[in-house]
Amino acid sequence: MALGVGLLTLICLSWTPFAMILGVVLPESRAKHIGRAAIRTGFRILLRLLAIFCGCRFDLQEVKEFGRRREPMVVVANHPSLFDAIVLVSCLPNAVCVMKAGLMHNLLLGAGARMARYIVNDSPLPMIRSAIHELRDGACLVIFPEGTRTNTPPVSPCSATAGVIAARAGVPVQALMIEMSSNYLGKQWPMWRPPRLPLTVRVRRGQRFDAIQQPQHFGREIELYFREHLSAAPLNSAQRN
Ligand SMILES: CCCCCCCCCCCCCCCC(=O)OC[C@@H](O)COP(=O)(O)O
Repeated sequence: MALGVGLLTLICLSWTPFAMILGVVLPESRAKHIGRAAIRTGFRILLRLLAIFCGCRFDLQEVKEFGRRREPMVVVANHPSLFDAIVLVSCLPNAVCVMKAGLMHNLLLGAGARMARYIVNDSPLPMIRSAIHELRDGACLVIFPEGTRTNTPPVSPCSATAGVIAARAGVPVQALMIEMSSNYLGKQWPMWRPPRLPLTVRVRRGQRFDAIQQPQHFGREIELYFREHLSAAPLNSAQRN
């Protein structure tokens, strides 16, 4: 897996100089679309390489099929691992992530995320405004309602933000369930500890919430939904293949 981390670093660092320049010289609309397409392509290549060289297996059929529709909507997912955003963004065209502000200053991710106009979650009102703006422009907004990797499997308390944004923008919320064969790169997993191989990552498509009546209660609603549809245990060996 050291090879996998190396590949991620290489892909991100190769894109960073281009993102730094193109993010400034291109008009905003072109920059963000090219930036999002580059991230998607880069991460698709990364997943392919992880599957070939690092013993990873990705079962992403359901999310890929869903991504082909290219509808503006809010996508919410549980957040077991640092892998999650990479996996989702590789399958969803025109994806915009709501992310921790600190990551925007990260050497590997910052320039690419800024060019793609990813949205930071440090102040709620600007975040909601930017998110609605991107949805009206046709984006697929990716939010991890737990706000951080899962502390208490299968899911930690969720915020209502995704529901509030979707209701105000007049778009649905689609739930996705991420399951892994181990808690690799989860909250309690030391960075240096390798996973047991093969490492399987599966994303299932869950409920679509079309009209959210009480957006302020969406945090509790989505938490209960995930709790009901996710197992606290990692994917078992029967499900892995
Ligand atoms: C092809 C070149 C790629 C260039 C870089 C592109 C930048 C992509 C940035 C993806 C960042 C997505 C962030 C997802 C949401 C988020 O911010 O989750 C936080 C967690 O995960 C880690 O938080 P924590 O568990 O608290 O450590």
